Amino acid sequence: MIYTVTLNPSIDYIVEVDQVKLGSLNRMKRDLKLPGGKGINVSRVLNQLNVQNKAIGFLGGFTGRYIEDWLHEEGIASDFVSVSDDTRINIKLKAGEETEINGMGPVIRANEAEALLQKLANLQAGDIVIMSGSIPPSLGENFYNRLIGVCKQHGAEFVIDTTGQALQQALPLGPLLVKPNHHELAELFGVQISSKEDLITYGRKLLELGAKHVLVSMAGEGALFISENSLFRANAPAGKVKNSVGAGDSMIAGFVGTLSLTGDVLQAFRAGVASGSATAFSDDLADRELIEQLKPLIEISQL
Ligand SMILES: Nc1ncnc2c1ncn2[C@@H]1O[C@H](COP(=O)(O)OP(=O)(O)OP(=O)(O)O)[C@@H](O)[C@H]1O
Ligand SMILES: O=P(O)(O)OC[C@@]1(O)O[C@H](CO)[C@@H](O)[C@@H]1O
Repeated sequence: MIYTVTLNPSIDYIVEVDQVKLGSLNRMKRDLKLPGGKGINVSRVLNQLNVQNKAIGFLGGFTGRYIEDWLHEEGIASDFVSVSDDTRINIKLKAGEETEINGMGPVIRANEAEALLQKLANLQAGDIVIMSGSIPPSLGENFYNRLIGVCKQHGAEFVIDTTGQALQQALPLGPLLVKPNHHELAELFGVQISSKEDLITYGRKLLELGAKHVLVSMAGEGALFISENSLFRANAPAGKVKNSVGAGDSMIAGFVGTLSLTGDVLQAFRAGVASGSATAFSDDLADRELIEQLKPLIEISQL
């Protein structure tokens, strides 16, 4: 079974305006409310790929109910801990370019945090736990480590998609996959990355630090796949970009979902890139049909 963990879900409020005039009344051209948070996005794309999974994390208030109902309607199994504060609303402002304003998230109390750890009490060897996104400040930077501890205790694999200290601490614990984008990779090592060679060097460092597989995503430029004996590059197919929010989460879903079904890293890489691009070319997240259409357009070369 694959579990996704979203400690800080959101309603993504996508707002389109022609131009933002600060200090004036602006009227929206179009708006859209979607369930969000990185793990929830992974679950929704896994579901498109017919990969059974369960979404867990914290949800609260009217915003939490909106997300839970949406997942239920899509037939995605979920088992969130109910918290007393409202789940956040993240603003994705489209005015030519995309600007994001993400909330901090609700306060999570100690008993609510314990309840989430309990949700993983029945993990088994062979399960994969995908942990994605920011940690609400009240939980503390170490909370992913506690979840990873539970995974290891039960022999389950884990994938972690976060940044900074939380990612650094997780690497020596052996994640199945990490997927920084090129900016996050540079930030993680406190360096400037100016060439493909730099991306490979720092991507390989993630392996040395403990990751089993590394994807370095490069938006419209595609991605690199690095693991112990492999180094591959994939292009991203051409298309009209509608929304890049969740492209990285879709890539993780495509990769991990396909790896769990086939055990083949190259098929997984292709599905990951196709899923990321299919989301970039859609208003909402990728659907199965577009992912399948894009797969043959992806060229993978060995470096
Ligand atoms: N403009 C684009 N054109 C085609 N494919 C894209 C584009 N942007 C993203 N993708 C696809 O999605 C993958 C992941 O994108 P990206 O590198 O932007 O991840 P990310 O920064 O984690 O995304 P986000 O934080 O927006 O979810 C890319 O490797 C590519 O396959
Ligand atoms: O604030 P975080 O947890 O880092 O990121 C949250 C978020 O920006 O990530 C998803 C896209 O990847 C969105 O659905 C959501 O709004």
